[in-house]
Amino acid sequence: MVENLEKKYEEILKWGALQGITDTPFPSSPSSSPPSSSSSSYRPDFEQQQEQSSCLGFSLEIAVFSDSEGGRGLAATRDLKKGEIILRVPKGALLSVHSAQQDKKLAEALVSYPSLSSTQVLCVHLLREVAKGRTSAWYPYLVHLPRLHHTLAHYTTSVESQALQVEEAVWVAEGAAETVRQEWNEARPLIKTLSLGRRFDSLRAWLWASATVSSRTLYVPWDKAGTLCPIGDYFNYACPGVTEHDPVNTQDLHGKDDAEANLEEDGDSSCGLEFADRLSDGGFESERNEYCFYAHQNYKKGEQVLLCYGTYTNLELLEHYGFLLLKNPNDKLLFRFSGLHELGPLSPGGPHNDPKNLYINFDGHPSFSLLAVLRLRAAPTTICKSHGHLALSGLQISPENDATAYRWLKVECEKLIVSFLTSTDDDFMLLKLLEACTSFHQVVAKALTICNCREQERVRRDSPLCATTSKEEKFSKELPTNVLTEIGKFEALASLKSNKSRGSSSDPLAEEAIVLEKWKLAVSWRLAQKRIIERCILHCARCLKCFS
Ligand SMILES: C[S@@+](CC[C@H](N)C(=O)[O-])C[C@H]1O[C@@H](n2cnc3c(N)ncnc32)[C@H](O)[C@@H]1O
Repeated sequence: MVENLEKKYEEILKWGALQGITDTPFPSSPSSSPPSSSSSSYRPDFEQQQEQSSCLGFSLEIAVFSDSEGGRGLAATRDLKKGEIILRVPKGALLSVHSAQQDKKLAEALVSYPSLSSTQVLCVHLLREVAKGRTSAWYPYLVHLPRLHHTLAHYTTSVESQALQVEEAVWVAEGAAETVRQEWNEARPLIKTLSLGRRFDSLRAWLWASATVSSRTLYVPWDKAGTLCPIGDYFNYACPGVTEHDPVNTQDLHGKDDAEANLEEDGDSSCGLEFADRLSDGGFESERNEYCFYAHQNYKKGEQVLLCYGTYTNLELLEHYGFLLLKNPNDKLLFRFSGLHELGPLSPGGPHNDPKNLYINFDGHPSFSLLAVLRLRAAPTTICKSHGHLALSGLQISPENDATAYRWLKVECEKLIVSFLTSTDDDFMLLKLLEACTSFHQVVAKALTICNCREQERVRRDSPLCATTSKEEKFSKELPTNVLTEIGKFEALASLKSNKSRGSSSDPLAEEAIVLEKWKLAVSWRLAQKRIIERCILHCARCLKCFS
């Protein structure tokens, strides 16, 4: 760990050691090979870690990675083998509804609020511990919790939720914001009873607590809300089934991606990812009374050690964790083509189509159910009766039938992709612009620069956004009206928020930065959706070529 990180986390590492948190093997198991650099002096046991005043160092250390890799996380301090124990957190260190019950005042107050969900109880418990300040048993852990979150519940204005551009996603964002507000209203009487003070009674504080719980809790068998797990919640996310956390290929979102190239060249749609059986990274082990984490793959010393939180689409990641993955094989586009009946009727005895099963996969292929429905609808009724079972088993009814189905899907995707307020190229350009900015002042200045690019050759040479690669050349011409309108709306929102914050304790620049981050995430999300549509068009074209 670099020295300043060591200093910054000194207190929590020491506190962790006192709690019995350790990254050493189970006491009874044959000891793992010690780190080669200090093998003679190394005793990988709890006692030694207490002496060393650090709960980490044997297998893991706190490290800071790039934002796209999750920022702060845990790195391997030695080569780690798939399946080996890498962290143990005793139950006593966990912050959960169990520890809430051990807080006498909170437990007594809770009796009067039996209808609160365990997630609400955990949020109140967290706020109460923060309000206690240094006297909280978790103080060293709490001071290092992130202050800002970008989960969908934070998309509280229509400008922010509409930036997602897909109706279902806008609903999810609006629903998330509404649910948090409702949960806050229900929990307020309890917060008042506990006299946490005005700061902790605000919607802002509740949003923070709720996002902290949503983005950091780990599964426990005894409670639906899960548990906050100090140090264990420093692991960043890895997609299940992706054996290598291969460097994120920004081409995927920012340009023509390798999936498309694969489809064009040889029809391989694996997107360069390797898939494996899902592995369990850990869980609460009742017999040991501790949360245990295992390496889900081999890691080299210095590499980030990741944890699989579950299988999520990008919308779900955004909703619960406030981030998304550029390359997420679990991402999908919900199928929402209204003209499905035009393809043909579905016979009365046909499959029951749960709309949730009708989607286009990350690689652009229609889901099993969607393909079955398309094949059945594309078949004449008589053929459907005699051969419908083939479609229901995932098989082709006939090449002609498949050609009709894929032709229809291709046309619908082509209509869909042009129906968005902004194109993929617009989103790509906007994202590039936003990534180059840390304030709205910069966003506007850079946008103006781009607009004036053609006239002002001097500015053109100086501006990184007007660089000379052929792809960027294409985007440096002019900003489309819809993008300019969006910039205007977000700028107005940011200045409204920062003006509002001037009268309060919050920092106007931080307010702006939050709006900017949420906007970036929304643009990334919608761009990823459009890329799926583009892959689907390519996939259909390739299939049609086979039938011709
Ligand atoms: C359980 S915490 C992980 C540790 C966190 N980075 C920290 O500093 O405390 C989960 C949060 O980390 C971030 N995160 C985790 N995995 C990520 C990833 N693969 N890419 C981007 N952000 C990630 C998200 O903000 C998420 O809500």
